[in-house]
Amino acid sequence: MQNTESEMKPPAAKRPRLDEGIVAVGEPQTPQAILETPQETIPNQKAAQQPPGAQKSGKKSGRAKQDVLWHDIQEVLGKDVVDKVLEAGKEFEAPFKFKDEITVEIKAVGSGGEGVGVIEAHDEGERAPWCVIVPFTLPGEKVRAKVYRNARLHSYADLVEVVQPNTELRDMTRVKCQYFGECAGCQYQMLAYDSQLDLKRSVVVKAYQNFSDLPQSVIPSIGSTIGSPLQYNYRTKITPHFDAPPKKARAARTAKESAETDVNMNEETIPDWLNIGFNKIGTRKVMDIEDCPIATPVIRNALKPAREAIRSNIWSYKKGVSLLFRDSLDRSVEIPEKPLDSSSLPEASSSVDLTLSEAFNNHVCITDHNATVREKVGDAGWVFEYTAGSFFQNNNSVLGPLTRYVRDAIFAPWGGIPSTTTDSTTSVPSYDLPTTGAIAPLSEATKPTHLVDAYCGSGLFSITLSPYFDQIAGIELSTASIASATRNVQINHALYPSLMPSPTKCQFLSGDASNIFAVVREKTVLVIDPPRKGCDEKFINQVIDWGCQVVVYVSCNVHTQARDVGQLIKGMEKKGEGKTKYVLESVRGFDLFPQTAHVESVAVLRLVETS
Ligand SMILES: C[S@@+](CC[C@H](N)C(=O)[O-])C[C@H]1O[C@@H](n2cnc3c(N)ncnc32)[C@H](O)[C@@H]1O
Repeated sequence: MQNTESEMKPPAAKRPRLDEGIVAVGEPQTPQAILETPQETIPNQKAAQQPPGAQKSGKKSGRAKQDVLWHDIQEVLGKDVVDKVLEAGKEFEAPFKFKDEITVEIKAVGSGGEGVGVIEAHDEGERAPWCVIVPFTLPGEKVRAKVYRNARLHSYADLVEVVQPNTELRDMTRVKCQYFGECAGCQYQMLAYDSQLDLKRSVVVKAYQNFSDLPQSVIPSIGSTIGSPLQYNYRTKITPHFDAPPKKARAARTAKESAETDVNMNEETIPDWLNIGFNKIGTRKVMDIEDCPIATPVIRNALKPAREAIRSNIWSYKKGVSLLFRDSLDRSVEIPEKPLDSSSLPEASSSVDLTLSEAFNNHVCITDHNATVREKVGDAGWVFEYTAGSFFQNNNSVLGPLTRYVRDAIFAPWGGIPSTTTDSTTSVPSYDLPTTGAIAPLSEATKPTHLVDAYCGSGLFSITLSPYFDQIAGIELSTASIASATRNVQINHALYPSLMPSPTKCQFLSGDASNIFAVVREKTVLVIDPPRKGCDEKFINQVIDWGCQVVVYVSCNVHTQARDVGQLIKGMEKKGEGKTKYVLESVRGFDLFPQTAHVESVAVLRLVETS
């Protein structure tokens, strides 16, 4: 049976899956990821990285996911086998048709978190080996799955039953969410946390192997993934959504019903089409979700009344809506504009500050995109305010370790942070610092003094790293975030005058990241934290021309990071003409999204003289 992808698609109106055969693979399906659809592609650095003759999906994000999945497929089937199938032109000869129920053995977990199973070649080699992508499955498991789409050398299938579980890895008593296995948000709740971190490390390893275009000799051994202090109740932002009433339901309402503004609904009268929640895995169909255990308690508590309010008002919605729930500290107490005196830190005991201290411990849920959110970060308690609808990292519990790691990685070759620093959070790190051996201890005189924070958002890295630099320049496209960053410097100066004695040392500029390079280059560290699509070529070329001392690249998409890091290293090698080059000192995953397949990655590049 030879089914092409198009033959298998049910009519568009009934199509149960996304259009391009690239559903839910290679992409972290956090609630955020579902709604904030990434638009990146990973350009072809080597011909082999693209599925040869790949079908044009017409969607950049789809191609990026396909690129990543294609590597997983090649790894599981073996490159020789894949090449043979391609040579024979059999890569579309799917052994299944739509809704076939099959049994398959899972060989690996792909970079998107789904199990990659293999149907071995049969009919004496007439039929090529074939991969089957099944979410919520683990290596070594035998599963029954229902095929819903065929693509090049692989099919997508829904999990029906785990026939033979991998009992070393799978333990369903770990699952804390009633929607796990259907909701697209989490992939890994059945795993021990250490196993989740191991899987994420292997995603980072593969990303550098497959997308950096660098020889293995220059890729450092990838450190273990640094875990999140909170593994549930950590998500400070969720964006559930719902569709407006369908035309048919609207038309069926009586005149009396239409005249009523409020609708009283109980469990029996809620219509089938009214679902408020997240997408069902691999579909655009909204699931009704009453609770999300990875969200913070204040968000979880806010969900129920918000859902009730929507139900009672549902007929007023003409379009679907994406809701916003943000965890914020109570802002009813203003932070003073200027430092009061040396004992006026929030932890101090004057009556005014006690109130502020209380506000700093009181969490509220913000649902207005234009409202201001307040968060405290790390042991130092840096305070950040930002507009609810703009970017801020979504796991507060890991921001202290993340920003400390960046700091310690920058200063490791000098034996640690500057001794003059008045930062009280210099605890011994719980991670190993770079171990490539490529970096000899450096002299004090060469210690960096300037920081450039590209894609700075509301100033997370600029402000948390400010005690260690003389001058800091941040740049960011969003004017709202730049206004927040500027205010955040003032706030932290007022709260922590000894940590942030001179607010003028931080300057923020609204604009494209490529416009930052007018500042001093020597003794400068560049932090890059771009969106999922990574940096554009113009930016990369300017970093190479500029050639600063250290580059720390933080990314929520390790695949585009690996591509950009490869370009930086190769570009600098060319420009340095054998005299200077960037050494990739360390790469390490950070777990900002426990229970999901998503991994944040931090890469450190250092400029070294080669002669
Ligand atoms: C992943 S966020 C990082 C923000 C910040 N570093 C943080 O951790 O909070 C990426 C930021 O890049 C900004 N951005 C996107 N494209 C940009 C560009 N071309 N130039 C400057 N900033 C950009 C976005 O507005 C967003 O705030």
